[in-house]
Amino acid sequence: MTAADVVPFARVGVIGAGAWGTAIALAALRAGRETVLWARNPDAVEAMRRERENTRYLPGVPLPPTLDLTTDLGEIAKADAIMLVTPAQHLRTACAKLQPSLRPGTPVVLCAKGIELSTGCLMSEAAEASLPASPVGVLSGPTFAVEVAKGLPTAVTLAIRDQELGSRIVETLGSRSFRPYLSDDVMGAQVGGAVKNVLAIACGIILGRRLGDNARAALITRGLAEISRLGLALGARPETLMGLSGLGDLTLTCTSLQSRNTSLGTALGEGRTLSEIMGERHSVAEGVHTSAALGELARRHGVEMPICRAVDAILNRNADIDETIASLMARPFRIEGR
Ligand SMILES: NC(=O)C1=CN([C@@H]2O[C@H](COP(=O)(O)OP(=O)(O)OC[C@H]3O[C@@H](n4cnc5c(N)ncnc54)[C@H](O)[C@@H]3O)[C@@H](O)[C@H]2O)C=CC1
Ligand SMILES: O=C(CO)COP(=O)(O)O
Repeated sequence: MTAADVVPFARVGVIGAGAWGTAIALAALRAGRETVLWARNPDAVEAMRRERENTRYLPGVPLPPTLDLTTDLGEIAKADAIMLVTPAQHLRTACAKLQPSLRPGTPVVLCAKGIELSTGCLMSEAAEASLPASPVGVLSGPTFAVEVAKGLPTAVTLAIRDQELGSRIVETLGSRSFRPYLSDDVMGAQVGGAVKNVLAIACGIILGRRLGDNARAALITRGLAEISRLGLALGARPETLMGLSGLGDLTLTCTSLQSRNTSLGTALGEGRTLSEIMGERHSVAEGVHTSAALGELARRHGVEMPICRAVDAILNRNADIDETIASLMARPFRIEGR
């Protein structure tokens, strides 16, 4: 089958009107699809209809009149393909609310990056349990929402088991500015995106503490080793972990203060407390929850993740930053590659 034979889906439904949901809706519109964006808050939908802008989560990017907006999940369920873009901790609830009106077979593409704190589930595990009649895919990669929303060049991994269906989703979302690479490694496509948020907080701490560029490069590299160990234990393929959703996203997030996780880490490194930082933000920083979920998941799979464990200790168990960094550096010397 050639690309010319692949028929894109006509109508895309997007659940979650934060920065990323709004950007994905704009990418789908740019690819030529009818697109409907769901927000749970009627006032937010009203404001977006009136102002043709998502002033709270994606200010400065116009929303074209062709973008439909709704608070009715029934409208989303009528779409041919659904993008699920709530924060990771709310994904299961969103699936449960969508499920009664969803037609069997409608593909659901998960765009959140995280691990469910209450269960240790990856996003696909949570969604598949709640939506047993829907093929579930994952979209992940190096993608700051505002850049996608503005149409700047971006590439992502789109992973789904059914490759024919995957090709249709690629055609549905792909455009001259948004380039999805198809994969069947659903597990692999999620691990990098979830863990990099924790590592980005660590990189931010290093920036905030002014520990230098060497330290950041070391952290990114040893962080990639942690992603790889966990990913392989969960059944991911190495090339996925080295691809857009793994190394690609790790590099982007850990090297830019545009990242909410990196900037949160920087503020921590500068001496602010987590509650002060969280109190000033309305946007999600997924690494906070994922760091807490990772400890148990890594333990269950017998995987060592010392950097992620250190971030969890700083964020969730009040560990002192300088002592934690000192104890990471004081570990026994190791052979590289193990
Ligand atoms: N912003 C970005 O550049 C990117 C974000 N992501 C991921 O996408 C997911 C969503 O992130 P953003 O849109 O950036 O977050 P955001 O902080 O911009 O917005 C969060 C959205 O979730 C909604 N929300 C909160 N609780 C909810 C609930 N219980 N049910 C339904 N909706 C709820 C909020 O109303 C808001 O619309 C996260 O997992 C994030 O890691 C992935 C790639 C890029
Ligand atoms: O996932 C992202 C880029 O790929 C966005 O990262 P932050 O959530 O840290 O802003």
